Amino acid sequence: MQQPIIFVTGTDTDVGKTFVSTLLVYKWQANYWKPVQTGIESDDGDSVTVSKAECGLPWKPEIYSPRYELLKPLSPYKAMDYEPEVDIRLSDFEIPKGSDSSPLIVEGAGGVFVPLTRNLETMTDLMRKLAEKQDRPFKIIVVTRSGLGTLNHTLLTISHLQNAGLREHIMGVIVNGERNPDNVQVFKDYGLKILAEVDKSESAAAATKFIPPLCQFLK
Ligand SMILES: C[C@@H]1NC(=O)N[C@@H]1CCCCCC(=O)O
Repeated sequence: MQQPIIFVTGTDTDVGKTFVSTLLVYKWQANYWKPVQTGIESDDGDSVTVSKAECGLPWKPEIYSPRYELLKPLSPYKAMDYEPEVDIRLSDFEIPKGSDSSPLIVEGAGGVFVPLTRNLETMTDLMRKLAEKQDRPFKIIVVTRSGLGTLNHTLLTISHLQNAGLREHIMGVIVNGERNPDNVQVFKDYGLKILAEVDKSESAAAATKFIPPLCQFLK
């Protein structure tokens, strides 16, 4: 079977995409790629965070370097104002060569409508571009917060992905934070698939237990 590409997006920045990506890397014995990283003047970046994680699980992921790294902790579109020599284009992004022997976790920057290129293409356009070019299965996971405010953010995000032609690629939602069964029930009422509920305060090794095996989703 071809190894899938799983794009991890979220309802916002700081909802736990990197935490969830780390869990998926270890749970599914996957490699990791962050195509665009911003904010490296003040932060090591998510690739370093994932590479430093030790889940106590026998897996050593390959961490592929970002295609673009920008200094300012802003959307890629706005961060380019401070580095005029950088010109992000959708055509610059290629799935890393040699990454096809394992699943690949691809982590976005911010949420689905984050502006990426000078002509206002967004993270969703990047997902669509990567999905179109693949012969590998391409799946999208939306990381959401568990608490108040998440219904609006999550339903908007899913609706946007569906309207952008990515409906068939949406694998489901991973809910991060203190358990909130009422919100999870509302997601289900709207037909969303809940892949896992994890809590950012748990250790990564413990939290991987809540995530089912990948094969369950790829039948
Ligand atoms: C600084 C962080 N670095 C990164 O790679 N993602 C964050 C940036 C998210 C941009 C969110 C823009 C917005 O939605 O307002």
